[in-house]
Amino acid sequence: MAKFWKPGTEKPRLVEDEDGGVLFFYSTSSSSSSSFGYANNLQQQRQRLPVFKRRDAILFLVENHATTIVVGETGSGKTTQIPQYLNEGGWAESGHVIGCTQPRRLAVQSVASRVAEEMGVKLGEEVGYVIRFEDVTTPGVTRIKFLTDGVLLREMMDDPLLSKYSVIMIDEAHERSISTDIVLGLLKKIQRRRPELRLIISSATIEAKSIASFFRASKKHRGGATKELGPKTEPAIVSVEGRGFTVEINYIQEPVADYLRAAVSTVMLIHKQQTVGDILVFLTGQDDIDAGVQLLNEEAQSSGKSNGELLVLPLYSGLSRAEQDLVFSPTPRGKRKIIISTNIAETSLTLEGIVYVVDSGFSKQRFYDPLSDIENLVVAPISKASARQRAGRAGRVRPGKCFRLYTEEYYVNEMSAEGIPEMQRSNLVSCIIQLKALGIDNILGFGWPSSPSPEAMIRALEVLYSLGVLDDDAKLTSPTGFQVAEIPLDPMLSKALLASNELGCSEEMLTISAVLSVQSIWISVRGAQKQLDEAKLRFAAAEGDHVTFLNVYKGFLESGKSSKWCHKNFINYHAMKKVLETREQLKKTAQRLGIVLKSCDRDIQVIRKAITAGFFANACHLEPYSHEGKYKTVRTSQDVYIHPSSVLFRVNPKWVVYHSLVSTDRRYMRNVVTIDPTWLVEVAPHYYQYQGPGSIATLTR
Ligand SMILES: Nc1ncnc2c1ncn2[C@@H]1O[C@H](COP(=O)(O)OP(=O)(O)OP(=O)(O)O)[C@@H](O)[C@H]1O
Repeated sequence: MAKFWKPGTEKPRLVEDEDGGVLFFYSTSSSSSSSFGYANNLQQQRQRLPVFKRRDAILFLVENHATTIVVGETGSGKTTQIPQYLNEGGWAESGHVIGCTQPRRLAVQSVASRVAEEMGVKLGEEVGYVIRFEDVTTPGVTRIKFLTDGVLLREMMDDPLLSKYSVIMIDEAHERSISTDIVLGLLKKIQRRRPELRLIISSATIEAKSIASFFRASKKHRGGATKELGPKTEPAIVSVEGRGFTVEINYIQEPVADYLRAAVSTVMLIHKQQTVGDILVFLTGQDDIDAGVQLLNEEAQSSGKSNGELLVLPLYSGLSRAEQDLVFSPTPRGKRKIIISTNIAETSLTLEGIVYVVDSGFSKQRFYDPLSDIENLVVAPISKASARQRAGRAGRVRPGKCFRLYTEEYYVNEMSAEGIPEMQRSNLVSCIIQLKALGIDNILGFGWPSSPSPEAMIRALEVLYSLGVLDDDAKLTSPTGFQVAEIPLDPMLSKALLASNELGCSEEMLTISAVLSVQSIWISVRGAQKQLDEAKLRFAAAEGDHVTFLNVYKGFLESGKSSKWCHKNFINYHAMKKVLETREQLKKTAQRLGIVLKSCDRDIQVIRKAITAGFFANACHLEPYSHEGKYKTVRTSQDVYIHPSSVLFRVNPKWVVYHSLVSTDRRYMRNVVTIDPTWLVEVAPHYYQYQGPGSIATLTR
């Protein structure tokens, strides 16, 4: 019989695994430094949050300093309260707006709803939000606006000084997403021109000193705001002590080999042994979350008692809006909700019923190598900052418990304190195009919070130049460069979409773009690879994956968008609904740019040509006499292979272009389409040269 040990005691707790293995957990002292008890109504709740004690100090510092850095524990009330204090302090008078950014769309929506509820106003009026393609604000009425940092960047294109904002709060800055870093760099520039603009940078764990030194005005600019009139340029730092309710932290005693199985066993044990309360499980990506949902449902079914008691829900960005909303809806009576999530739920979210958090210790992270031009999404260990945020999802409306599937020794001695900024491990093509669109010409000299590598920058400039997005002076070309910057897709895909307009296949290219924007439309079920391969064959097109996607999309529409049809064909229903949403959004942008919606009636050749117009730099040819399907990239002569997930795996056509490369035991091309090599010279004469039958070379490299 499994036992749990009381918090604070030294003895390990035994947790039995269904397979007969055992997991040992023991708890350390809780992560709480104070807990604040229950409150009856919203206003009482607000006043009991730790940040309330600092209300006047924050308002004073914001009044007197250009930049204020707020450091505080998760759940102390930074996100929901500070914008309200600013509103109460008069910062939204005379038509000004208080802005608050979040790295993720889901957080923007949920925090905005909560603040509207606390203020007793209708969402979209005094309190509103904007995420990509969705504006829920009323101009002239909205005083507090939540938005993603990506949207703030886009707003800068129309209003470079962000003149309608009196204060901008950059929340969760410790996440160091690319957009957050660009926004920080640009806001620092804007402050020099608008000394009256106030910035608040808030985070649970940010190294306040390093961000303060970033915002400290350089000597050259110190005179920007006069002593008598302007705020102090020296950033202020304020610390909010205390957090919400107690969260007891439990560590596993021995490292686990399979975090997915360990997570499932832990959930089942919490369900058997712990009192009521929903469970939030952090895994890494769509594939292992889907596998986790399946395993849990199977476990629940086989253990008669819990059958029907568990409501298992996935949460990742590839889900449609309605499916994401399900996780926020109240848990039905007699049920326990289990939410299995990526780090989308790591920051800013309050999921009311959550009492238990299970943290796998991993997340999917981007790693880019500019030399091979490979950007991999790798399952990698999280940082302490992330671990604390994850634990902080419990203990928000009542005391909670966090079960970490790694040892305390590992947490203390090996886990890194902060993650590497996304800027330093990503392909920079999209980032640079955005800066260019904002008129930042000297990319290399831009004041970055952490500089990206020169190799990555040079590679990105090369790509944009070859796509015709930048001219010889590295300025955006007109109209192509400006149009590509407008389309919220990878620039190669945007270029393919523009080309499809000329080739008369924009409808098909919109579908392909939407499918490529979700992680995967196929369901990967452990142990069912053969069935998945057979299902793929039903849609497989000899021309490659992109054309296969069109077949799947057509089948999905013909089935009446049926979930049963998806299930039967190993297609991820959630992903297909997301494809529909994304396609609709892209269609609006395309129409705004004057792209005529036209179908080529499945003239596959023009579709492949349009893809080639965007992805010509990713052309490869099969090595003659290669028995193992070895290809060479035309640009760099690297050895690459078709990924086993591609419908062209083992088909090995002579010439292909790929969408992306991944590197595991070999370099694999994902999402591959066959081409005629003469198209390369046709669509990119500045890049390729015809050297006789079947021989094409790059001109510049
Ligand atoms: N939707 C909600 N439902 C119920 N309570 C909520 C909700 N949103 C916030 N709260 C309450 O307000 C508290 C503070 O939330 P807030 O998001 O402002 O904290 P924070 O300091 O920004 O934390 P984090 O950095 O973890 O997001 C929560 O711990 C919870 O008690």
